[in-house]
Amino acid sequence: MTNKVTIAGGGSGYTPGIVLTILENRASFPVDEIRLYDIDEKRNSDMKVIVQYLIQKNGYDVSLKATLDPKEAFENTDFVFSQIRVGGIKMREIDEKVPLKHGVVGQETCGVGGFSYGMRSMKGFLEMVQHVQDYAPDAWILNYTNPETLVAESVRRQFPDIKIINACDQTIAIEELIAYSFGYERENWISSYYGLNHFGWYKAIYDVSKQKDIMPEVIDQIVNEGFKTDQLGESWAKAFKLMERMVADFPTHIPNNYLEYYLYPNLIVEEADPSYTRANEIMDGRLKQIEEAVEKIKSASSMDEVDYESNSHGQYIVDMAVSLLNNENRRFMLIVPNKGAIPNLREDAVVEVPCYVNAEGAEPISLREDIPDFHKGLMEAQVASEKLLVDAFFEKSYQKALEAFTLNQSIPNAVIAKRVLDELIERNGDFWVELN
Ligand SMILES: NC(=O)c1ccc[n+]([C@@H]2O[C@H](COP(=O)([O-])OP(=O)(O)OC[C@H]3O[C@@H](n4cnc5c(N)ncnc54)[C@H](O)[C@@H]3O)[C@@H](O)[C@H]2O)c1
Ligand SMILES: O=P(O)(O)OC[C@H]1O[C@H](O[C@H]2[C@H](O)[C@@H](O)[C@@H](O)O[C@@H]2CO)[C@H](O)[C@@H](O)[C@@H]1O
Ligand SMILES: [Mn+2]
Repeated sequence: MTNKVTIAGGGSGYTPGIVLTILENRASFPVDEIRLYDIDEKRNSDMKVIVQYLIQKNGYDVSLKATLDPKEAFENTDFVFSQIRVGGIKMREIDEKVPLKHGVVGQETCGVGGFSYGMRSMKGFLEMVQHVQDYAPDAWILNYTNPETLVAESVRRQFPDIKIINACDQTIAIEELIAYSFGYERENWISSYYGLNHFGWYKAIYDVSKQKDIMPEVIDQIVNEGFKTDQLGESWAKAFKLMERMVADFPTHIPNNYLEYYLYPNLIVEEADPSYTRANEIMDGRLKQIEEAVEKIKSASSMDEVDYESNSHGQYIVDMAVSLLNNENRRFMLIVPNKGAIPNLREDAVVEVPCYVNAEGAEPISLREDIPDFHKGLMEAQVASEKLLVDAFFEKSYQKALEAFTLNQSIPNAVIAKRVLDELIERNGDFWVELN
């Protein structure tokens, strides 16, 4: 049986890598139709040019469509791979720069920049899920759209029965960096990890070939040798440098690098350039690359420089689809309702833990014991502040939004919370629900 895949956020620079990965895996994941769905005509048609070129160049037999029409995009589709960025890069710039202006962390998924993005994302994502409900109620949504916890929590409340798996490949990126830095084979690992999205810790990394937990020796190497960051861009190299410090300060576990926004907000703010943030790097990098590739293809010049490849970001989501289709129970780190998976954390938290993926969806693997108070305390405050923001969204409540902002651990006090919230309300306009 062949499948139809709709990529929501078709214009994203991640699309070529995902499409190539799908097509390289066609023996285990047969796909006869790929549809690119977007709300931005230029982004979507530009991406169609690139993807069509890659399909032809590799001689793949698959039909490709790009559309802004939800019916055309979703009707009878089997899988929706979602990667939308509501408000686009221009609004990401605001998420990053407004908090920095007030002296606090400005980041797209963490802190109140993540909340600003989250308020937009919940609105756009729920509209997209409604389209799937209307036109392809049996389709599986495999979601990468950020901020993942907020998006997952809002879907859980509005569409409790929709077939969705929420995934982030940051743990893959961390593991690949560890393996590359210290000479391990990641394929041999069974990792134990718990937390919230972009807010968690490795508990163990069991290496099957060595028959032991290698986490203690990995911690030792991170602290004493440091990561090999030569293959990373400058800002990711910087993030992993700070992660080394985090491991040295708290050497019992390996943290997700994103925790640095909550543990070292002052260092992040001191180092940031409030007039040139990650959004500007993306505009000058990934987004330019798309325009240049389209230009080259259209003018049939320098085609070898149209440089897109399959990658682990695509592989992660394709492997999930295969495990769903064949009921394989493969193991993935996923974002799911807690329901006891972390025993001493509230049941209704949305957590990130290892799960089996089978025909029914994600089945969380429960921890055998409680998590330590340090992690539990940090997580409880984060869960409460994220829940309050989702409450603010559904109840259109300014008060709940202010509480969410005040409780966020990157914010020092209620005065700053209110200042940043008020400016973000103004700058987001209709991208947010109106708060009363
Ligand atoms: N979870 C992860 O590990 C992970 C990894 C990478 C990217 N992401 C997420 O993937 C998404 C895409 O990232 P990007 O940097 O490529 O963004 P991008 O802005 O370059 O591309 C996103 C695309 O989504 C489109 N879009 C916006 N709103 C839409 C809507 N309502 N319906 C359909 N399409 C819409 C835009 O027009 C754009 O073409 C973001 O949410 C990002 O945070 C997640
Ligand atoms: O700043 P960006 O837009 O380049 O990246 C933001 C995303 O960063 C993480 O994703 C990594 C991913 O983990 C890695 O495998 C590879 O695909 O690169 C991505 C970064 O470009 C993060 O997990 C995502 O949630 C962010 O959207
Ligand atoms: Mn992520």
